[in-house]
Amino acid sequence: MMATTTPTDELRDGGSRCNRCNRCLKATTNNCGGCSGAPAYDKSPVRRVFYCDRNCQKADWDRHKTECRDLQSRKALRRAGIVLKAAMCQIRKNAYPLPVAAVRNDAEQITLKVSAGKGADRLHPFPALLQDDAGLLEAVLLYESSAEAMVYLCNLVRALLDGLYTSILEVDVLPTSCKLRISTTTTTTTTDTDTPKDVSHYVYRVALKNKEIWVLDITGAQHGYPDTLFPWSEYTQERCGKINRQRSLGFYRNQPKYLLNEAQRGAEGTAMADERALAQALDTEIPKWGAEYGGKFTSLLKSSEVDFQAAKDRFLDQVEAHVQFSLARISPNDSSTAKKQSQAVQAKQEKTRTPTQKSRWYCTKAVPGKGQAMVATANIPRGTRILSETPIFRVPRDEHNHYTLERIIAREVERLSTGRSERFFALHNAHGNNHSPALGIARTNALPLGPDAAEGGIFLEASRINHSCRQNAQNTWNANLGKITIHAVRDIKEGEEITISYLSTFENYAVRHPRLRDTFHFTCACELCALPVMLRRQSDRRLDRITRLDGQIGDGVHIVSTPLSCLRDAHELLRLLEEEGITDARVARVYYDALQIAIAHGDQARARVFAQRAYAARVVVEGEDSPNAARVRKYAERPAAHRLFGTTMKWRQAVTKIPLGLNGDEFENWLWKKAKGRLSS
Ligand SMILES: C[S@@+](CC[C@H](N)C(=O)[O-])C[C@H]1O[C@@H](n2cnc3c(N)ncnc32)[C@H](O)[C@@H]1O
Repeated sequence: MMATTTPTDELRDGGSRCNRCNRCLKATTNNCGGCSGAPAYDKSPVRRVFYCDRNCQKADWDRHKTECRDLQSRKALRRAGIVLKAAMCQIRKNAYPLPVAAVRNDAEQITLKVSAGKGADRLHPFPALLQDDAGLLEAVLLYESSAEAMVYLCNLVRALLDGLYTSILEVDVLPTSCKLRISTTTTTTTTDTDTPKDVSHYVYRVALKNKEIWVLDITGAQHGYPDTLFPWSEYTQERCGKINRQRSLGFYRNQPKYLLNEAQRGAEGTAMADERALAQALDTEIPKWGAEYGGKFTSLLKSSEVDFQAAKDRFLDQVEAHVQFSLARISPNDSSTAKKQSQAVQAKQEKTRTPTQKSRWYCTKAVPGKGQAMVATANIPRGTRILSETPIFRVPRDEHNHYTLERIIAREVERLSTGRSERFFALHNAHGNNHSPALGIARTNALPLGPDAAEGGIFLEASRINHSCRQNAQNTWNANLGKITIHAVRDIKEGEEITISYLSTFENYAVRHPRLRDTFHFTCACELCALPVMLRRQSDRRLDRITRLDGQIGDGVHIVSTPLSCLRDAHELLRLLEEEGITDARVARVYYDALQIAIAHGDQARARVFAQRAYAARVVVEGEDSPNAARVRKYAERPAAHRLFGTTMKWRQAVTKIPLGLNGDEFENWLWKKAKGRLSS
């Protein structure tokens, strides 16, 4: 039943002469892989470029390259459309806004039978219907989804097309030519509501750097147009009656209606809240997906057809898994949600109960031998922001004169409200009668406001977190928020104590134990300190090696003179951190070190991958809004912006050289310059 369009791309010019020597009549098997498959822009067929051999192809490059790059941009845009449509179908397959019970198919009129009432305001998995008709399934999945696509996809569009466009607008059009009609009817009524509505349809208007203007119509399959890419002039002449509005990219995601909370939105509220939560959940994954593909999405879009297909399939699997996982967390009590589709997701859901708005991830209670402690009230997944808090006041860290410090703290305490003052004086004082109570409490509880900050902060909540040498959470000062943030660095079980590390270095038992006793006045009996002697010695050896390697890769001279050995150190360091079960900001730091090694020697390809991994690791322990994450993200986008770029050009390599189509081990071998188990240059 589905109408199909005639592909306008890949039209041959009938000949297969060499683009360079033209007269050559040899069998021409080498076509230009870069531009083959690019769609036509102005209805004239795209000339396919062939060569007799590599020599001719090389010799012709100067002449062909401008045309080739333009065609490659078109091809990337077309592939982006394919990926976006498939991603939207994956989302809809798991999060359909209607509880569809059956589908009636009458030639070009499709009717969705929808169960009335129950669960109508929630997102639903699409039932196992239409499995034998992929085209129709796609059309139905995309039914009335064009506005939703603007909400879900805007940041993915931005990431996929990064570097290709000069502008992208979200355009609201009135479609005139539909080859297919879809309507709904409820299972309790007898008459179909089969009059198609004249509704707005949302598409992207993309201006490429080569000045061509295109339309990406991600959801046109619902009208019988499965292709997603059209020249703008053709689309506006042939497919739409009116252009209602043109907005900047992200407009519909950020429109006020969408930002209203559930109660303010009324009846539609629940589904929209789910939609918003899902869109946000997808957003957080985009950089991680980018990192997994070893580079920018645009290089994926320009890869060979085989690599593109493989990478696309992998990407769509990730999208689906993440949608299912996110939905299971967003609407855990809804029996019709996607969590039913996946046992694994369900298991994860059970482990990761999200606290209700009013409750928190933690409570404070007494723990034997440690005084008060912060304890998880739910299973907390790694990467969760457990707490963010503003200090009640700040104290200087480098003021050693007790009298001056006493005066500063007394002044701050005087300014506190009665309630805060009471809570401040209820905090632990590990200094007994050595100081005034206020100074003793301040010295016991101050947390650093940055790694080298001159000030510490006193917090009424975060100051209750005890120390562990194998901590499960990380404290970070977020200068953007003016708050301390506490993130889970591994999955924390309900009832488990939430801990941070009070030490800035990670020494062996013999060093850290007296330091904790002398500075913080307690004898640590954490899981690491309590290990049996043999295991503790093993851990100590690893920690010693970690400390040594950390010093080595931080040495600028070493980075410049022996980069390969530095890269080897970084790789070994990551392995040791993993073996030690260390999952905090040190992982992000090692990736950042690796980025510096690569970029100092002009290798932008590896630098980008390392920056993306450093970013992903930072986001887990500090959140996307952390200044550190933003800084690393900048280098992931443009590695050459790093101040060390080109200290030497020994490893010169463009960002486009990130290899595609390698399996996991092969990619790691490339990344760490490893050949057959050894590192090579
Ligand atoms: C910032 S306070 C932490 C909260 C404190 N437990 C309370 O009751 O308010 C630091 C003090 O907590 C105690 N503490 C922290 N971590 C500990 C641990 N691993 N073992 C024993 N006591 C610990 C020590 O007395 C330390 O001086």
